[in-house]
Amino acid sequence: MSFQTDLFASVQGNRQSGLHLLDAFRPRMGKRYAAQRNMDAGPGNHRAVSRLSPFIRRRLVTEQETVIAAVRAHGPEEASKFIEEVFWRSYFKGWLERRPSVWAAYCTGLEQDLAQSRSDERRWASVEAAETGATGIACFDFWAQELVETGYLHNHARMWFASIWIFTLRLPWRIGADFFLRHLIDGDPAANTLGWRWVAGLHTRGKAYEAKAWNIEKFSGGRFTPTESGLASNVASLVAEEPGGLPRPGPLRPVRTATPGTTTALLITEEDCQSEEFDLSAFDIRACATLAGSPLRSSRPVGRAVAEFERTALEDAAARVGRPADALDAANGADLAGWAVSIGVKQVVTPYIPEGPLRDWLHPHLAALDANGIAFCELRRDWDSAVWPHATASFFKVKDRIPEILEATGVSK
Ligand SMILES: Cc1cc2nc3c(=O)[nH]c(=O)nc-3n(C[C@H](O)[C@H](O)[C@H](O)COP(=O)(O)OP(=O)(O)OC[C@H]3O[C@@H](n4cnc5c(N)ncnc54)[C@H](O)[C@@H]3O)c2cc1C
Repeated sequence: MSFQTDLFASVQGNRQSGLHLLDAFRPRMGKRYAAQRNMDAGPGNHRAVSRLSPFIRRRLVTEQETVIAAVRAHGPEEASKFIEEVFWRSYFKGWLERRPSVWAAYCTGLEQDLAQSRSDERRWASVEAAETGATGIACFDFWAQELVETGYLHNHARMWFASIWIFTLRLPWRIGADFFLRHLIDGDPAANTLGWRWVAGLHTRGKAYEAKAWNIEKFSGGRFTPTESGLASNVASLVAEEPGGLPRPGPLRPVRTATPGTTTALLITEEDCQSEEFDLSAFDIRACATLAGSPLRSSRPVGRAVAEFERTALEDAAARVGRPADALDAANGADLAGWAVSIGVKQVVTPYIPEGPLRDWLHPHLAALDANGIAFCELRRDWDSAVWPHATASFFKVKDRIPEILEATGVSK
């Protein structure tokens, strides 16, 4: 099977490419998106959806400018479905920020699942068959290969795939989530973990997502014709695995404010590739570095396209800041504190680093910076500060506030 025709073949990991995609999709953000977004037309034909996720994930294009484009082109009513989908991302980011223990539990649970599955030959053979597209379930096998080869799956395919992985193949959901995170170019600790939890009935507690044969046939445009008997029916959520229920949402993590006039190093990560959007004029910036981190997504190999997209995104982000940047590599022994000490700065400033592998990697490095009297300061976007306080329960709490958030962030002007 070859996916050479996929549209991603022509997409570069830089802002220009993202803006081009945003512009091209602008006319389709209104009624057409609402009517057609659930259709998965297959690789090379994903034209009913924007495919902006690898850019939005790295903020090469922000949620805010995506929503502005939709509102200006179609108005908030006609573009409401598209705007809501963008808000799902902001909601998931905020939800995980307020419950970091869910990310920590995913990480430890995944290592346990991997150890247990590897120790069971038959179980591990099933995992490998699922990941290589050799289960005999034609649609599922196709999506496994599409994911690995293109780094993208349509949202509906992600839902079907996760449901079949969990309920038909009965494989551990965290290994499936890890498979996605390793290969999705847009792979994101919040959207992915919570997307899988949603399918498993762990997010909307007790309500699992069932992949139905008629639904797959209809929304794949007849490309696949699975039988009902080949897929699990009456799926039961995995809530029994988490008898303690969901943790209560905590307050947002306070960020240390950078001091104007102090010698500063600017750090750019794939968590936000538009540092120039922040007002950096008050800081005495002496040096800049990019910090690559995508191999941290998993203890297993991460797709080459993921690291390549990150590499070009970081280069592009540094170029837009207009400074030469040292290239640090978190997966290859980067010494953040040593770098900051070597250039003699008193603070490191970076756009906010949310929950996920890079934040986990940072912990010991923050202690080392601290020990050297160097402050680590984060810049949080107004968008996040407007959405995250409402990400305490279901999406609907955020959805209800969309008009208010658009007003507060100046989008509706
Ligand atoms: C099991 C599972 C895993 C997922 N893993 C990821 C992931 O790792 N990274 C990721 O960005 N999205 C993830 N999603 C959400 C969604 O599938 C993708 O964001 C979407 O398919 C990206 O394609 P697009 O840009 O063409 O989307 P469009 O339909 O054009 O939507 C526009 C933007 O809205 C956001 N968005 C849309 N749908 C969702 C959603 N359900 N949840 C969160 N944000 C959304 C994305 O930023 C997307 O780029 C996952 C969904 C599921 C069910």
